[in-house]
Amino acid sequence: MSSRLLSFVGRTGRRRLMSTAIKLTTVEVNDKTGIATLTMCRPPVNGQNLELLLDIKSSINEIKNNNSRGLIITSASPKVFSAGLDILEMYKPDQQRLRAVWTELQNVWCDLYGISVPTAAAINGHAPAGGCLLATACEYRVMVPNCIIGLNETQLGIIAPKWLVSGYLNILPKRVAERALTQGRLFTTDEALQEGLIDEIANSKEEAVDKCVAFIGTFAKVNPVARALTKQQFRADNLRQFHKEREQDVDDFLSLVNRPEVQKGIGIYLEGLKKKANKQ
Ligand SMILES: CC/C=C\C/C=C\CCC/C=C/CC(=O)SCCNC(=O)CCNC(=O)[C@H](O)C(C)(C)COP(=O)(O)OP(=O)(O)OC[C@H]1O[C@@H](n2cnc3c(N)ncnc32)[C@H](O)[C@@H]1OP(=O)(O)O
Repeated sequence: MSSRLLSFVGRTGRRRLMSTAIKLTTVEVNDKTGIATLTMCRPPVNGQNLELLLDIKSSINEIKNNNSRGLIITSASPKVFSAGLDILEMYKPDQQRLRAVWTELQNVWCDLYGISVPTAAAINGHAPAGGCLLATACEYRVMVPNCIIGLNETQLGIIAPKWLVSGYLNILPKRVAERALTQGRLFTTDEALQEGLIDEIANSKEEAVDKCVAFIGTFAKVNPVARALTKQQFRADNLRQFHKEREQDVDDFLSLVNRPEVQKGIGIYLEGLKKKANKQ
């Protein structure tokens, strides 16, 4: 939950500031299907800052505890599923906050990857880097046309840690994953379908959600405990490895981001994003 200062003029005519709690995710459970939809709502691009990550984590936990039959993750933004980590969190960072951001990204990944109910991503817009991470942590992906998805870290001069890559490796043949990662390739929707990075294309967010519901429905007659244990069997090795390395991974991330040449690169990258946005 993030707090925002709202400004309003009170009865005395004085401007007052009021702090309100704003949730950056919503969870809606469909009464008929029992499926929960987790929607990210941090305009304009669902940049994963500390508050959004904390809210995603708490929404996943809410879904874990409310007996939902499945989880669909999507975005309230019309063009972007998630632009990945909020780059502002990495630029001239406060060290404690940066540590918390990476720890929460890890938490979100392992909670989503490890949840026992069926999961699906309705990818209603672009999903680079951390956006792709969320989608690949799920069991099924449906994406709208003319968007991009992938792990582009090498394009930014950085490497994606093993746990971030493991979702990719669950889905793509090793050969395709290695080439895509070394190239920092962002797949178009059509390419993603062709390579198997997504499972289906839908013409709208609504259709994407419907297709995710249909996927989750395929488990209706499967014993949920047997299903959950089978999923766990497939994912346990990656999770075990992740838990062994997670503390070292935070230290590595901090020392990478704090390197002067990386800070310089992030500054240039941010500038480029802003220039592109201003041209549009
Ligand atoms: C650069 C990182 C370098 C080093 C870090 C070191 C170690 C990290 C270890 C590995 C971890 C990686 C995880 C990550 O997720 S890194 C984040 C990578 N994300 C991206 O590269 C995506 C960048 N964004 C885009 O490509 C496009 O915005 C996108 C295709 C998603 C959407 O395009 P669209 O045309 O719809 O929107 P824009 O006009 O581009 O953007 C609108 C405004 O949003 C701002 N923006 C976009 N992305 C981000 C972001 N990730 N963080 C913060 N802000 C972002 C953009 O600047 C525009 O802002 P304004 O100018 O309107 O203020």
